[in-house]
Amino acid sequence: MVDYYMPTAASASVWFSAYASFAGFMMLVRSMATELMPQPLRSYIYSVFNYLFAPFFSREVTLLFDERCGMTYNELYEAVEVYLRTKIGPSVRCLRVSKLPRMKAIKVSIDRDEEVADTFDGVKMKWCYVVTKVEKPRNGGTDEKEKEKHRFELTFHKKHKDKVIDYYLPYVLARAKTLKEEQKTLKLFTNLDYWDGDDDEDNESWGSVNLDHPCTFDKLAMDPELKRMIIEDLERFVARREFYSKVGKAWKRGYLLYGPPGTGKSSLVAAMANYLKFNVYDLDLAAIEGNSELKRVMMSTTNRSILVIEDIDCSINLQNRDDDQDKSSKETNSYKKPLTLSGLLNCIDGLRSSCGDERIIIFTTNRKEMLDPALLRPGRMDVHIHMSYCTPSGFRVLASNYLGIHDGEDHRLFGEIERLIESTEVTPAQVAEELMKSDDADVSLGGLVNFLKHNQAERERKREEKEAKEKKQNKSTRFSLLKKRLKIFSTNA
Ligand SMILES: Nc1ncnc2c1ncn2[C@@H]1O[C@H](COP(=O)(O)OP(=O)(O)OP(=O)(O)O)[C@@H](O)[C@H]1O
Ligand SMILES: [Mg+2]
Repeated sequence: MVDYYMPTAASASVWFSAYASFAGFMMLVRSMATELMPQPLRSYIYSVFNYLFAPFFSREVTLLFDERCGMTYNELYEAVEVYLRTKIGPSVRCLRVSKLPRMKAIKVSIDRDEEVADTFDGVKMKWCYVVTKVEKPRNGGTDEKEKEKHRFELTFHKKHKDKVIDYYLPYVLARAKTLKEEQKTLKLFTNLDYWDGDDDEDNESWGSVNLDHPCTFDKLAMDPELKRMIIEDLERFVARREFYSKVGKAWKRGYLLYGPPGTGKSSLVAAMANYLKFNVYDLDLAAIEGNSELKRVMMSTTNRSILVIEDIDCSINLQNRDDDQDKSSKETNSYKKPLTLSGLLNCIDGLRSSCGDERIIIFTTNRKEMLDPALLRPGRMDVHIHMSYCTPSGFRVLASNYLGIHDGEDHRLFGEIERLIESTEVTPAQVAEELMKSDDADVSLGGLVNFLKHNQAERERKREEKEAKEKKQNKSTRFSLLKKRLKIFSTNA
């Protein structure tokens, strides 16, 4: 007869205490012996011990963030990489430093096996960057990247597991997003034929350069109320992802900027791009050969971008839509259809309603009255912004930009300049040009006063000339009428 050993609660506890004492002893041996061993052997022994005994003794848990989840990129891995760059402390001994040709900043990240400490809401954590060799690389391992597996490990006390997963990791994701936005190098894409900037590898329709336009909203000379309204409109737009999907509208917004040359339309586009951190696609319609090319070029723009068509009234001779139809029907046999207004309108509507999110479309024009009503119809351009001549408040902004005379400060010529600005029409560009002539505020403001007086006198002279011309015209009309009447009268007599 065979006696089977049936474990009871008491015997299990005896076995467990025996195992625990043995493991405790081994851990002690490990910590003493390994001090004398070379590093690779020490790492190996550590991993064996950790595998066998750590689960019973360690109060820590480790989360692994692999670079890839199967074939796709792990969003969390990328976020951790960006986030940890801001957490590198003095204990880190080895750092990787790089700078790609198009990037502004130098990228510093931790090297393999380096550790970075972090604290979140009182929870102490330890990050480690680990690189391991892949035994069977994909595609035969020709690519260096395929031969290695990259991962971040996050270790902390077990009892904080929920807090870390529910609060800390979303915080890391959000922080990384903000950091990436801050470090983003904005791009200006253009579709010019003779472009000699960089070609975009992924996009043959557009060439690009870094958008280094320094204009920001606080540097813009325009009505403060209008400026506030534009900023609020942009903020509302980017925050309304759910709203747009709820009402079934594409997440796009159209702006029409109109006003005389030099009032800051292009500067406003740059300020919007810098504010939102959106790339700019500057579409030159003159370089587009037909409706289908326009469609292709427009569709190859990316999300979170601004598409600009400058001087829409004169960049191309867009006929009205009836003409378009005539022309298109006449040219159906030709192999390319010309660019037409209806083609442009279709593309804009297509871009607005098709896939792609967070897109802004901006038209600029000096002569809004010359635009086809179809371009102005409600729903096509959501906001119409009038960029006007310089105002006294606009002048204050320019004085601060160019001469460093900030809000609250004054100059003896300010009063006179403001009166002159109110009674004449000068653009912010003209004022800026005068203010740039000297670093000495007395000299440049004095020059501006002369310029404004001259401008005012010119304006007065033109007004008088016009009045005199009108008077003369009225006189000759009255005289010819009188002559006509006299003729009738003498014939009747
Ligand atoms: N509102 C403004 N605020 C600050 N600077 C301005 C403003 N308007 C014009 N400027 C200055 O004048 C220059 C030309 O302005 P900008 O190109 O933005 O005008 P625009 O309205 O686009 O002119 P155009 O109709 O000729 O394209 C800018 O580089 C800037 O220095
Ligand atoms: Mg412009």
